[in-house]
Amino acid sequence: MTAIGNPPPPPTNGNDVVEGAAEEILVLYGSQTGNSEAAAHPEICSLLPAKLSSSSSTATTSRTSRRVITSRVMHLDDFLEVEKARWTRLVIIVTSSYGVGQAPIGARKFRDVCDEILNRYDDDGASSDGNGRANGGDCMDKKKNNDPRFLEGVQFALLGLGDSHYTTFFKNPTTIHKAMTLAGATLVGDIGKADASGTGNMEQSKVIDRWIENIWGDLAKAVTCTATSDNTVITKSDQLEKARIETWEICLELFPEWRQKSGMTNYASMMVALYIPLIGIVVALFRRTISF
Ligand SMILES: Cc1cc2nc3c(=O)[nH]c(=O)nc-3n(C[C@H](O)[C@H](O)[C@H](O)COP(=O)(O)O)c2cc1C
Repeated sequence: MTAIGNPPPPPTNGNDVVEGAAEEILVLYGSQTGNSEAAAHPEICSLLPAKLSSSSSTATTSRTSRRVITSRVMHLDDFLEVEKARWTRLVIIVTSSYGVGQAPIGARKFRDVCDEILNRYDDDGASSDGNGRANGGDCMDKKKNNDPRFLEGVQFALLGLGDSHYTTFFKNPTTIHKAMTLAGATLVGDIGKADASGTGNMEQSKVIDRWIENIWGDLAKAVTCTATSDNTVITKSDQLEKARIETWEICLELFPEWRQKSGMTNYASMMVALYIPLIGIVVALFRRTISF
């Protein structure tokens, strides 16, 4: 079984991006009725590689440097599952609110983590607890285990959807924003606020389209500001790994069943590590026997 603080190793994907190698940026979403999903994919995800990849030459060295960006879309909850997620230094989050300011499908666990961050570190007191989870108390003593700024090095852009007819208008994106920045992540660009009750120029689909149109400049800056001229990304694989591990620790406290899952994963990889060489030896012996 995996101990707290010892999550399974990340899927390999350079956070230390090597020159000329493609860098992946994740588009993460939660959506109840499909609006956020449609914005995340195909809209943002399909435009992203063309908008953020670049090629430029320097006159002095006549050297061409290329930045190759790829994109992948997934639920916010899948991002938390270490076996599935590759942590990238920049993520784009698209999510609505549902129920009474709660998270929609695919974002509920992520919201639980955000609520927990607010429970632990927000001086204004306990979080909104949009998903009905018990607040405060029991986790306070775990506060010291985590660096409160454990998401430093993570950058995120946020497009939120909601409906101003609800008293809990925009509560889920607001909570996500508050928790992530509190934990040290950096917001890129402005938060999109797409209101289903918006009219005229503020109609939800128009606000979404405008946000998408306007965010590329900020995303490009976020991508370039941590890259050197030869496209070696300065961020900080150890920073991202720390963010991943500390988030994983919170997940294990909130979702104890995940311990089992990671235990299974470790068990499975142990079996593979054991059996593959064994099979190799048997095959080699078999071949030798035949050749005699
Ligand atoms: C049952 C229900 C509950 C909702 N609750 C909220 C809410 O608490 N706060 C809010 O801002 N919007 C709320 N909305 C509005 C949705 O967030 C909005 O319709 C959004 O466009 C849905 O996006 P999605 O399809 O990606 O989930 C609610 C909508 C429904 C149908």
